Amino acid sequence: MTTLELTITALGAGGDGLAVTPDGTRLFVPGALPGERVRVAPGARRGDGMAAVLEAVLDPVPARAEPPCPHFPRCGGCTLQHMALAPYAGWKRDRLAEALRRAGFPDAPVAETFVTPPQTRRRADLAVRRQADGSILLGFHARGAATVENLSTCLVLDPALVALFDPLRAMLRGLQSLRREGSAVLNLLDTGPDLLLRLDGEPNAVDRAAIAAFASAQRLPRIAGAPLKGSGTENLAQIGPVSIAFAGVPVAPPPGAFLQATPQGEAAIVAAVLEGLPGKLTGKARIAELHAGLGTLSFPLAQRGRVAAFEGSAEAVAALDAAARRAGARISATRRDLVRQPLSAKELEGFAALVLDPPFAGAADQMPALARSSLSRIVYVSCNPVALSRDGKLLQQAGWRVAQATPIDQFLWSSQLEAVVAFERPR
Ligand SMILES: C[S@@+](CC[C@H](N)C(=O)[O-])C[C@H]1O[C@@H](n2cnc3c(N)ncnc32)[C@H](O)[C@@H]1O
Repeated sequence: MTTLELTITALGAGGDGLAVTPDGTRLFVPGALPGERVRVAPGARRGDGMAAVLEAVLDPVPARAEPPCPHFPRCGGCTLQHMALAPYAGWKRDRLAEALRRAGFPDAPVAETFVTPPQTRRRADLAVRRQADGSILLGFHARGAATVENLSTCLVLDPALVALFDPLRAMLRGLQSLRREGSAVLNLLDTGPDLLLRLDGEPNAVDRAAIAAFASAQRLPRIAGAPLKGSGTENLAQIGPVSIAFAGVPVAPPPGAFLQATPQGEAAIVAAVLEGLPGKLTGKARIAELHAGLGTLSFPLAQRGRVAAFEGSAEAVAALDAAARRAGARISATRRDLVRQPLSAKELEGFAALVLDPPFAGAADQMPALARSSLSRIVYVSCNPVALSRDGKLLQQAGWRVAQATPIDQFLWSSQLEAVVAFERPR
């Protein structure tokens, strides 16, 4: 194969080094950093250029760091362990500034990136695969390959979850209902790890007994099961209550529920959301909250005003509503599919502020009503800079401006970027 020597000019959105060949082809080079002179072997075509394999870094830059994890770079969980933290955080900040520039806000004030520490991630969706000899692979999907990286350790996950890898593999090996593929969704709650097993077979009585014994031995309050493809969960073992507190209010989450990825990231998001609210809110102020989930933001918001929370998942709304009622929190929780039935500008009248935290696809269907509403503050929590650009553009065209933008790195050493952006409409 022909090799090329090139200089990397930038980092792409996925964290690959970018270079341009003499004939103008864009090359994506995993493991290479901007400014580095590298030798690469061009590989397969991809949509907007060509993938390349890094053969040698001829001239490394000071931003290069020694990757700390033995599973790097095979494991698909991390893509940027070869980059020192300061330039890595700067790159994420630049990406948020660029997303806002594309939305029409070239001068948006963008704060420094909040980077979560290692060993703090409390949520993982691990792939499970049975091999021909019956043994089990458990880990994240390997990068750019159809295999599973069998993890012995993980430097991003909380050690309480890592400690379950070996016993979980041993238990899964004995399950007849794990034929070839499955997944293990782990949520570290205040009450301990909560496990949702997705299996490609139906658990029989022997499997159920083994799962219950595992819950007791590992002190997991609950293990739920679900089909690998399809919906519907059932409790396979429950030996104690499950709960996680938001602003001090305990909520009982359904199996596999969405949680912010790290407690530190959650605290940074909550702080930025509260800072994004109007300064002078009376206790009677009404705050609309879209995509409320279990109430991660609802409970802190309820300390600033009366919250009307909307969420699409029936299980999440039920958990939020029950917790709010028990605690006497000022939250009304309503199930609503905000894609099929966005809130109208009329329904938004009378709210002092609106907070939205949409899924990866963003909030395209909701934005037109927000842009033309009588609201003067919108705080947008984003996990996708592309969707944020698109959605923010509508606000820009309707005369809104960015009051504050905070990049938050909850997925350490990955290319994912979260952000809290406070928009205001000048009066
Ligand atoms: C990024 S999570 C945020 C949850 C919550 N704000 C938190 O911080 O934990 C996005 C939420 O949007 C909800 N969601 C997804 N699609 C939806 C839709 N079409 N209508 C309403 N909610 C939706 C999900 O169920 C999930 O709870």
